[in-house]
Amino acid sequence: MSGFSFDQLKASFGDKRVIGPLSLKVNDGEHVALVGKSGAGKSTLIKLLYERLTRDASLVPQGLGLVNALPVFHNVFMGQLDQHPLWYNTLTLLRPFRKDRAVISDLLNQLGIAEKQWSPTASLSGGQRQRVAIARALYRHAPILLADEPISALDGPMAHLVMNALTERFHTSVIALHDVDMALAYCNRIVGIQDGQVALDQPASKLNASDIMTLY
Ligand SMILES: Nc1ncnc2c1ncn2[C@@H]1O[C@H](COP(=O)(O)OP(=O)(O)OP(=O)(O)O)[C@@H](O)[C@H]1O
Repeated sequence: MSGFSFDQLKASFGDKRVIGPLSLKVNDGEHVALVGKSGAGKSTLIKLLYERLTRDASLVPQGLGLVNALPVFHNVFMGQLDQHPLWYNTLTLLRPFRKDRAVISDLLNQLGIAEKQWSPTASLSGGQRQRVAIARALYRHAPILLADEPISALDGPMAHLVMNALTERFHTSVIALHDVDMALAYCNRIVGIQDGQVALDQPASKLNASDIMTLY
């Protein structure tokens, strides 16, 4: 089971309330798109959910959280750092195990960046870096995906490939998306955020793009 329910979600910066208080219940098997204009509070809400779900979540943060000095392989491997003992992680830094190399190579191949496996992450383009963060989340394979604009730097076909991979691999997800058509195509529930509150919460099947545009 990967559903969750939280009450009293709230966040402030200084004396400015930017989220809530709000409640969010996500059922097992739901793919929820968070939509809303810039500054509405989507990223802050994703961070609040991650603080509560911690190890149960695979996170793709908007800032990606990559270690530039390390090769792509090691950035993806970080998705499972907490699942291995220290000696295993230390050895992997020096000489990765064959089984991990094979799994990560498959993921990178699926995302079209197989040839970058041993490249320093700093040398990658924005879209390639975004795919490394996505590979790390896929490799972690936690019960729940939390992703903040995971396709913002990807072209059309790659954006579709990534949304397919994320919604197939994760049973339950919350994904902040500025692309309303992608939200409707890949998610089964749309939650609209406005001024830190839930202003829309409907099954995707009951909405079209113009219904969502009222939030903008
Ligand atoms: N570190 C911070 N310090 C002060 N205010 C912040 C900080 N981070 C976010 N905010 C404010 O909180 C509000 C919500 O920001 P948030 O990043 O959650 O919005 P968003 O909907 O994700 O926007 P975007 O679509 O542009 O990523 C905004 O008004 C923003 O200015």
